[in-house]
Amino acid sequence: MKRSQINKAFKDASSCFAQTCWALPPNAAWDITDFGMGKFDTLGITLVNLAEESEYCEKIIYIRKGQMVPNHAHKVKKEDIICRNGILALRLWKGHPDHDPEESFEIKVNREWRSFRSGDVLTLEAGERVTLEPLVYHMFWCESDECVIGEVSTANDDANDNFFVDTELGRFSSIEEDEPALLRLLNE
Ligand SMILES: O=C[C@@H](O)[C@@H](O)[C@H](O)CO
Repeated sequence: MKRSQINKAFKDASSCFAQTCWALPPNAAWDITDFGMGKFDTLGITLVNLAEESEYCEKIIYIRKGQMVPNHAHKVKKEDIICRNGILALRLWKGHPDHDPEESFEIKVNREWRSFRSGDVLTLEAGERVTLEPLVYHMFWCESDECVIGEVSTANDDANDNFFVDTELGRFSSIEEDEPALLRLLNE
C-alpha cells in the first residue's frame, strides 16, 4: 500500500481514538494493512498493539465504514473482539466455510452462550463482546461511520497465525513510498 494511505489511516485513527478518549501509550506499535490487495478503503484495518506478551495480547483497532477485515481464523489465538465505540458486525463460521456450510454452533456473546449457524451475522454495540475460539472463521466490518474495536487475546502471532479463506491475501503489506513517513509500522 502507499505510504500516503498509511499516513492518512494513522491520522484518521488517531483523531477517532482522541475523540473517543482512547489514550495511546508513547511509542505505540501501529499495524496498518490492506492485506496485500491494494484496496485499503474496502479491505483494510488499522490496529495498535497495546500489549504483546508471550501469554497475552491487547489491541485497539480502528475501522471505517466500507472497510472489511477478510474472512480468516487463528489456529492458536483465542480472542475477545469488543465493540468499544460505534456498531460492529461480524460474520462467523464454525470452521472453514468450504467445509462447514451452515453448521450450527455456540459462541459466547457478552459472557453467555448463544447459538449460531455458520455464516450468521452478529452485530455488537458499544460495550458488547464476542469470544472467538481458535478455528472459528470470522470477518468483520463497521456499520457506523467509524468503529473502535478492542481485542483481548491469548498470544498473538500475526505473521504465522492468520489463515485466510482467500489464500491470495497476506497479513502485512509492502509499502510504496510516495511521501515521507509519519510513523513506522511494527512490521517495518
Ligand atoms: O480478527 C482479528 C484479529 O485477530 C486481528 O488481531 C488480526 O491481526 C487480524 O489479522
